[in-house]
Amino acid sequence: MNQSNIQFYPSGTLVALVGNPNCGKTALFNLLTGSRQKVANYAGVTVERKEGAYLQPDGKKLRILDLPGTYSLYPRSPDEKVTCDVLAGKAKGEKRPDYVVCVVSATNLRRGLRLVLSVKRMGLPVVVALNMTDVAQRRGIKIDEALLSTELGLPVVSTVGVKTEGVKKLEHFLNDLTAKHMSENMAVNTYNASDKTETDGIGDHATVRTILNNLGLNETTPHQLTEKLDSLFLNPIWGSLILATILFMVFQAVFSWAELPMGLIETMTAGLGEWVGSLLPDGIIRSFLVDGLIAGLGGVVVFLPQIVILFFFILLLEESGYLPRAALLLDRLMGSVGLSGRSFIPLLSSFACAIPGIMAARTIPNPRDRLVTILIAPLMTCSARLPVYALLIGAFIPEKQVWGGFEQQGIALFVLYFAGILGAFAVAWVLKRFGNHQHMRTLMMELPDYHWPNVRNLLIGLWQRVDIFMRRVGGIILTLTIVMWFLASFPSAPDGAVGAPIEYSFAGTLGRWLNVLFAPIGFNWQISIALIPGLAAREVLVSALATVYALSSGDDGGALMPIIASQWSTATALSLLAWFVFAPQCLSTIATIKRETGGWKMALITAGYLFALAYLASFVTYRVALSLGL
Ligand SMILES: Nc1nc2c(ncn2[C@@H]2O[C@H](COP(=O)(O)OP(=O)(O)OP(=O)(O)O)[C@@H](O)[C@H]2O)c(=O)[nH]1
Ligand SMILES: [Mg+2]
Repeated sequence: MNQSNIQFYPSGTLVALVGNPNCGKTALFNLLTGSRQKVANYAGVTVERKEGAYLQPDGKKLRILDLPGTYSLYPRSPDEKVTCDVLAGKAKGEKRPDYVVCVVSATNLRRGLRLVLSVKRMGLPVVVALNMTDVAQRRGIKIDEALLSTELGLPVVSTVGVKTEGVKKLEHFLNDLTAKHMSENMAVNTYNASDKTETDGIGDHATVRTILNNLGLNETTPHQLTEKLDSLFLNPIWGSLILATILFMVFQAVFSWAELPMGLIETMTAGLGEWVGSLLPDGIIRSFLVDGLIAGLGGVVVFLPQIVILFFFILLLEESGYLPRAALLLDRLMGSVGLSGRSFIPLLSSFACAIPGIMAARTIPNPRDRLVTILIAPLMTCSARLPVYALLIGAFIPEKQVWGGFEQQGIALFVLYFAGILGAFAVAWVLKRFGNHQHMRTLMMELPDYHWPNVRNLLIGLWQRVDIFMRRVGGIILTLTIVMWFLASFPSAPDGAVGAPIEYSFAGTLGRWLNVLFAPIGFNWQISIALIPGLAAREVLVSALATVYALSSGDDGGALMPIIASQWSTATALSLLAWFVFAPQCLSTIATIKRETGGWKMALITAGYLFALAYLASFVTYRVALSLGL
């Protein structure tokens, strides 16, 4: 029997934003819909479709889709395919757009117009949003909108994606999307993918040249500042030195700038613990609030300033347009281990969190490169590791300036980040040996013009990181802290017990069992038990340790750092650091790998090899540290 597929779509007029990478689609999308999607100055930021709503003055809603950027309608990577599928009406669960806003950068009309012509040929009603007109104006590029509109046979509106009033004209246009517009254009809406031919592209080339000629724009005007800066930043020697210096300074700042706000949060947490403790009589509720919630959550929140500082720098680098340059500089190095510069941005995104990093691997056209990038992305030091690293560094690496003013703790953090990168490169190198992949690919990557970071975008980006972090604190970390407190408090100690009550609890018993596995790498039972909830999210290790030690010591809201500094050996701390460089202590990452690779196989392989590496690294670190008498 023949079964036809019935698909249900959300109702309402659907408007899709389409354009080359980095032309400002998401910036416009955010302005139109009030969303806060990620905007950054490099190609391939958006990798999946995102929906928002635009409210017309009469109260009707338009569904707006933000899509990954694409250079043509012949997709070369999974992210471009998303856009092409939506335009062709082949996307799962989504109808074909009713309207397309084709976003074109006024600073690169030549490339943008080719895509406009292809989209127009699909028979979809198109309006051209001529974006970045502010930049074009500053560079003396004048575009006659009316003439461009006549030449293309399409409406053209100018926009500025970084100013609130920059979408006024586009809004007017969207407010005016009357039945007239729709019916007129829908008549030719009979696109079939097989209609496309490569020869259209060649014809478009000539058409675009004619249009540019008619507009008086046949000369390209390179951005002089960009050219000057690139001669420095892309220089193999100076460029590499600058890159290393930038990265090094970032880690220095993460420690030195964060000291004051961290101290404040610590004092506040301790004060809150004492205050709540003094209000309540000794007992279960007091223990839950003080040793469970305040100690556990406070232990994690204290690292917020460091996360904010790290992201401040990452966002600066993203917004300025420097990132693809770093990718280009490192292309050769990455090539030597079988990766291409294309993997750089997905890997760099993994410094925030492996999940967006793994998703950003969709921009990599070669399936093998994409898979290797996904497999090693969890080795990049995500921000969830920062609380663990900072706790252990703070407790075991003395604050001291070495080598003419460098802060020793900053260097330690740099080394840990570097260890992750080195691990990732080593794994990529081993995978290269396995594969039959020997040919070199040249890196084709768009280098955007440099621009000053937009303060609003920067603040939005920072706020989002704070929001994500606090949601984790209030969500998964809170839940697991409560579970941990429960496990560490019950059953209570029997009468006449000699040790601390926690030793008789579920956590104590379980910790001792697990310790059989972890003792060879120097972990005590407290660490062993904290690693279990820490599997869900890395920061939970810190809150879990804070709860376990708060319950053991009987102090009200005492800081965790001095406790572990006095109770653990340096060898144990170093071993735990090595564990966290490798261990996949994050269920969401494993789930994302499953989704992005289409099955459990790669997810389980990743988890397996990372745990094995973690155990090995910790074992070696612990033994070497012991032999050095640490
Ligand atoms: N000066 C100026 N900058 C803009 C304008 N529109 C966007 N930008 C900047 O251009 C960069 C790219 O913007 P995005 O919105 O991320 O571009 P996109 O088209 O969504 O890029 P992909 O998702 O990678 O395809 C960001 O740094 C924006 O701040 C504009 O009209 N003027
Ligand atoms: Mg985008």
